[in-house]
Amino acid sequence: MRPIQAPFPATRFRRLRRTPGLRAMVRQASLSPADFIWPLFVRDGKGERDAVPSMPGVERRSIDLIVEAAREAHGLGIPAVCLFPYTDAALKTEGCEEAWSDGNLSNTATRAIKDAVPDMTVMTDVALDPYNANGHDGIVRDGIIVNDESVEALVKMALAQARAGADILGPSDMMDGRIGAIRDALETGGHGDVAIMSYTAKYASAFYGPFRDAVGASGALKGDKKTYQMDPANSDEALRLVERDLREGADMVMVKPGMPYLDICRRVKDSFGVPTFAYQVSGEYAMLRGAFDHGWLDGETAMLEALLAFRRAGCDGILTYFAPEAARLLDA
Ligand SMILES: NCc1[nH]cc(CCC(=O)O)c1CC(=O)O
Repeated sequence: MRPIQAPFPATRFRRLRRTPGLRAMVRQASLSPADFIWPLFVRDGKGERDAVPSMPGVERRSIDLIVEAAREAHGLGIPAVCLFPYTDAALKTEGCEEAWSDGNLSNTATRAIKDAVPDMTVMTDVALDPYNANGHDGIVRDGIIVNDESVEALVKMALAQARAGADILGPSDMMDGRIGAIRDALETGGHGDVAIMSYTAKYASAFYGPFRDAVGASGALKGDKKTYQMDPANSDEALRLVERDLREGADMVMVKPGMPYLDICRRVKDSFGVPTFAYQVSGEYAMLRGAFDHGWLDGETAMLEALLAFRRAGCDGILTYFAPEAARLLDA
């Protein structure tokens, strides 16, 4: 579509920028707390919170405080939280068995939130890294991250999360075939209503560094994740992955990281028109927060501008550590 334009001075773009009212009338993208999913880090204990040094303002919380956070999010109009467990090193094994324990941190937190704040949508992470002695998202055999055996483990993990009451499962592991396998198991296991938001276009990114600190995976990780996460140079491959995941039964797709990959968000939305999300990841948070805290950027405006950009790029929602802060600003 090419709008028809009279030559200057008949056309003056500044006419519609002159007042807040005129600007509001022609504004295309919008941002609201309903667009946010708030990622939360869960730790053990009671009344415990500790800071994540590389993500100032972000904390790991024990389950009682996770419930408080979910209540706060609900009050702010944030529809969903996404849980990531900080697992005790003693529970990490090469077989990753803790991942499908009904009583693991993530599943216990899911039950606690659904009990206390039933309207809060709970999303969980399906990947083995928090439970893996090797720090990888899949099972490692002789130095290789083995695909099909990992998928079997991920299916067990997904079923345990569904039993705990998760509304949305987020497979973030990037193994091939996991969406179809999880979808089949959910259907046959009586969990046909559980949604899947696939981490579809997940890139092998340096921007996940602070997250790995937050979940205690940095020390454990041997090597990198380039044999399963995408090459940051690729774009067409993202579209092939979206098509694959949709055919396997994903309800929503995600692009990750966010801000350096807005071109991918736009291509995905334009090509498929499905619910499309972006993850503004830990490194993006750290980068922006660092600049805010130094006074190098105006935090309030830059935060909302960065989040609005996802909506302009076609995203239906954003996973963001800024969720409660941004929701408060939008409410003000
Ligand atoms: N399955 C791991 C997982 N799930 C979400 C993130 C990153 C989130 C962030 O950086 O905020 C990662 C890190 C990784 O792939 O190493």
